[in-house]
Amino acid sequence: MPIKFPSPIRFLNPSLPVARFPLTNVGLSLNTPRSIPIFTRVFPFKLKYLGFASHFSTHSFRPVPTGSRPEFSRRTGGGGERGETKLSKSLIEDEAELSDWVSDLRTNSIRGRVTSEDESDSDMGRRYRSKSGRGRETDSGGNRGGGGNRGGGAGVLSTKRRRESNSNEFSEPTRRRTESTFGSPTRDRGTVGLPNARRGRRERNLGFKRDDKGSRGKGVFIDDDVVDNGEDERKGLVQNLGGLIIEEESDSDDDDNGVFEKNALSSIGLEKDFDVKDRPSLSTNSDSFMSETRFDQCSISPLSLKGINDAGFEKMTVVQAATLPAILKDVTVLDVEMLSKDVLAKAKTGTGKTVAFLLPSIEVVVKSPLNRDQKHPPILVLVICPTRELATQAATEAKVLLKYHPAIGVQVVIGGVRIALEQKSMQANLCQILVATPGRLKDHVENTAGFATRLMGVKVLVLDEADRLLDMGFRKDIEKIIAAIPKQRQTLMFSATVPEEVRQICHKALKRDHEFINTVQEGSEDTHSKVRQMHLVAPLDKQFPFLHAILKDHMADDPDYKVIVFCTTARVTGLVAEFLGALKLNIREIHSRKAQTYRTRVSDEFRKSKGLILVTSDVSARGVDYPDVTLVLQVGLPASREQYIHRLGRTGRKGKEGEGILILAPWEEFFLSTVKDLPITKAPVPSIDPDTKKKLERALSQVDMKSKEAAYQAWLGYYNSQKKVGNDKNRLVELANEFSRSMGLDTPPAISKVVLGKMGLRNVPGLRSK
Ligand SMILES: Nc1ncnc2c1ncn2[C@@H]1O[C@H](COP(=O)(O)OP(=O)(O)OP(=O)(O)O)[C@@H](O)[C@H]1O
Repeated sequence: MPIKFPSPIRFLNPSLPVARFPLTNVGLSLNTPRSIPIFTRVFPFKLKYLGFASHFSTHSFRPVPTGSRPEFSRRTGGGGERGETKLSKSLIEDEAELSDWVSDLRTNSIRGRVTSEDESDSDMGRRYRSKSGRGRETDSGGNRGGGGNRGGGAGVLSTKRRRESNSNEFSEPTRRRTESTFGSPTRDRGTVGLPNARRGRRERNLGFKRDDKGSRGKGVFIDDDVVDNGEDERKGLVQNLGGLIIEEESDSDDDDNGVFEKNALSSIGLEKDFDVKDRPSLSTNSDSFMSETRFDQCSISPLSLKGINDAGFEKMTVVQAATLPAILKDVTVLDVEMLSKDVLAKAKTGTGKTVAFLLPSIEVVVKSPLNRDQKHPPILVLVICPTRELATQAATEAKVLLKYHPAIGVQVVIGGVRIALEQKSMQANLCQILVATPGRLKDHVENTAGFATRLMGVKVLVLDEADRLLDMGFRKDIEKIIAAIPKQRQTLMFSATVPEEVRQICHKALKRDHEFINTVQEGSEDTHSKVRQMHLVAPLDKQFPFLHAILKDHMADDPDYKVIVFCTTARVTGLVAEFLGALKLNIREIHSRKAQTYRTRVSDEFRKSKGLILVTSDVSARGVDYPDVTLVLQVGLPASREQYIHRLGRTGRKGKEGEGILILAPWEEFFLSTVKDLPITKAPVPSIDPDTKKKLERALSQVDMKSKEAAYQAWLGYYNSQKKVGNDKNRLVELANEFSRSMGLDTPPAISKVVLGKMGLRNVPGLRSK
């Protein structure tokens, strides 16, 4: 018989680690709420950790009196107020769309709002569709200017990587999600990576100088095609398994930072004052993100464990080990009011945050009663992601974990898919877990019959890439969505970046007594030390040649190259892709101007491939898990410090090595001050020989005039919205025309008066209007 106690009852010191065991293991009733096996308090699971002593800290957040600082540990690299280049508003690239937009505004059919590329699913697109009947969406994208073909000299930028040096951190025979999901045997390329000697050789070979100039822009409306929903549905109702044995909420009344911190540390076998220096056997490498804790040491249902096992995951990553105990704390308590505290978690890119929030969410579903007769069966877990790619990826990962839970279904709702198909799918299939992008989700709240009722079942809300979702581009949608779900819920927010502003407004989603679990070691950077970061400052007319030189060198260096080139806007992405394509490089492009079917296909292809260059806008900046990316190139001003970190995070995932190069124009150099805490060194300046220069000029001349015109306008739009550049309109136009020349144009393209008016650029000297 389980002993029942009124909760909360504290038996032991709350700082003790908490152990829970599947109910089946101890033969207790599945349906007994608040059964408290005292034994589990006394025999906590054993946790050992390798070297991440102070790798994370946990803090309770308390409301901050106006004018004072929030109670979070302040760390270098924390983002905070550094981000002078805040995420910008997106602007209109396409005049036809602008005209529609303006007339829509006149008819009051939409709100005028500016977004950035990864908001491809934000509500503006929906408004368009519903009002004008066209499948338009805003997408932030960015364009950036590439250079012309006026470089000189010879030589190549040799960009060798020393990747994957200790991929064993992620225990490779572990079958990886990408393999099981996409059937792509993404073989790791040798754990040794390139030895330092290679890098040395690279640097010797470079023969670059440092110098510079560049630019770029952004803002868009898109016409994404409507596509079929490729959801693979889970059918067949199976008995929902009951829960696990629960602990009482030992620290339910502890909102003392010290206690939380101690609990979190001790729960993974670390004490607050643990010092790796005292244990030489433990790694002091801040990139050691694998923990020694096995999943079966945590209170996870047996069927979830089977799924985890099949996915090839044996041990938890640090962020999983740090957050799971906190999130799962009271997951066996069926009374939703007793759910654990909300959690805001920060962990570096590519360290397993998705599983960290999916797994406990699944456990909540496992423990919830299954009612098959309901007309509108409740959605229990709502996961919100800022991009379609990310939402799809998270749902795919959920399906992997749910392999042995046939009674639990996950559905995705994202822009670019016919809403009717999603409605049908949610109606016909199990949907306890819903993964969504904000705009489309709001669309369903407003337009799908019975959906609002289903949302009232939400017990867990997850905001993936939380800082992005809480910034201005999404905040209104998120607020509306939050208003549509129960207040009594558990909210989990995850990101690799948690800037100060987000901490200050996170109470919009989180309860005030939430825990902040930061797995980024105090004093360590937000980026991985195994990812080598460089910047190259180059004038706009040199940027195309330099980009080409860097790519050529990297390709020569590694036949298994896999490169992502980030551009500022969708239109500039298209331009750069066309230019590199004309040079016969193996290019793919993803941005909001591409149909969703195409985006999905290219994304899958890139995931599986080697020897490929993906030219993309910020739709690929966050969360997307492409294995073995060898180099990330960022051309032009990143929208923010955070965006720089997330883009860079596409390489060096799972403890592997990688390389990142940021190309800036001299007048964009101010950005470096926002990332001055990151180890970004100067890249050698490539030299371009006269033959190559001619070849590049030829390639540029092959780029469609329409692409150049669109890129020019998008460039203007992007930089116009960047305070530091856009404030001086005369200067802005001078730079735009420099960008135009870098594309090989003698005269800048004319822009419609409507668009110029919208941008506030009418009558600025140097612009041509039509
Ligand atoms: N415990 C684990 N053991 C081995 N691999 C894991 C484990 N957990 C997650 N992974 C794998 O690690 C990779 C990175 O995970 P994920 O994409 O969740 O990282 P992330 O921290 O969310 O990154 P980002 O900040 O870029 O969104 C994925 O391929 C995932 O399947």
